[in-house]
Amino acid sequence: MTQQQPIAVLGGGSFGTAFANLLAENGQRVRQWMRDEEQAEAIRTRRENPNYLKGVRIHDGVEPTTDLAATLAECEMIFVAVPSSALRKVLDGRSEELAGKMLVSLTKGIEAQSFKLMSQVLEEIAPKSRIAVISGPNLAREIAEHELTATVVASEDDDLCAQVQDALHGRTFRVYASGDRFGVELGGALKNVYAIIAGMAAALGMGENTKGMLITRALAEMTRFAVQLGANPMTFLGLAGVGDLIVTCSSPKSRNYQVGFALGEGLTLEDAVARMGETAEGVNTLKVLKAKADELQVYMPLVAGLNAILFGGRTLEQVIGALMSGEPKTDVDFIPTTGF
Ligand SMILES: NC(=O)C1=CN([C@@H]2O[C@H](COP(=O)(O)OP(=O)(O)OC[C@H]3O[C@@H](n4cnc5c(N)ncnc54)[C@H](OP(=O)(O)O)[C@@H]3O)[C@@H](O)[C@H]2O)C=CC1
Ligand SMILES: O=C(CO)COP(=O)(O)O
Repeated sequence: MTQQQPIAVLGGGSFGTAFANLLAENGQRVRQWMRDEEQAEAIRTRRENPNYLKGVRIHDGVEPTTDLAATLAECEMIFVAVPSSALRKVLDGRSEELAGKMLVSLTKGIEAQSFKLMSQVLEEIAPKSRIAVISGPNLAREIAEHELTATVVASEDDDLCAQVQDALHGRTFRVYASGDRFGVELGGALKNVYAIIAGMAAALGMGENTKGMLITRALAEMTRFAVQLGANPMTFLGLAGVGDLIVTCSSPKSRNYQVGFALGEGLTLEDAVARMGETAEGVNTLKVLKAKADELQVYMPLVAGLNAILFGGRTLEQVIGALMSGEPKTDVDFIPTTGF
């Protein structure tokens, strides 16, 4: 009998660790690649990640490694969980090693200069691979602690979606499929910006009405932007849109929310990011999103407001005043009535 082929997870952070465990709990052999040998050795000997998801036991089926070439050679299915700022650096120049492999991006960000989503970057780096993305309301610690969780795998390649579903489905984790890779991935990247705003509002003691308004108007804004880029607005009503928006804008476990909360307490952006100490993709996404919205002339008052606070010297009070006194608008104006 041939031995089952291992699955790779690239990234030694919170999400890579949560996914490596999830796969191993499903009986998969897992190679978790990380850049730091000390970290890998600590996981090998103590069965705990010393830097991320502290207190979570790492399953015996997870083998930490720092040998990227060997990992890519050995595995056909590869989950990518490094921050968007690092993804291209990690995999660039490995086109031939990745040919024919199944690449699944877990990364929720947008490349700064190109405005490319991570699966588009993967397509560029590895044009002969099969590509999918995973996105949804998926806080790493909750996955690792077996809270009931659902996500979306999206790809034009139905067979790839089915293989990913098969690898990940388990007692506490359910995977829905979608053919709208662009919409699913865009939803995951955009919501991080609104989580920063929600964190700020929470620090200021926002009421429940305020939270409802914020999340719903965020959904309107991100969908309006996505439609302008040609995405299907219906995707934003699913787990990777409204689902992820709700969880990230409501939970102090979200790192983007934590950065926002610290800003609301009066910390500078640098201090807020440093205090949190993990990846908060929303800060970079805000910059590229604001520039793109200006270029496409999409009305995004929440994005413009946060940008004015973080990079334009405006106070939160000034921005709230401007948002509340804006001209009257229609409620659901962001879903075209034809064409989808
Ligand atoms: N955490 C979560 O709940 C979720 C995260 N995601 C997404 O997953 C992606 C990864 O986030 P997450 O794991 O949480 O982030 P973390 O901050 O927890 O970890 C980041 C990891 O990436 C590694 N890394 C950073 N730069 C490089 C590099 N140049 N080369 C190799 N490795 C590098 C870090 O290594 P080192 O420790 O050595 O610095 C660390 O292992 C993000 O896009 C995030 O939005 C998506 C859904 C949920
Ligand atoms: O994407 C996430 C939940 O779905 C995690 O959000 P944070 O990166 O803000 O922690």
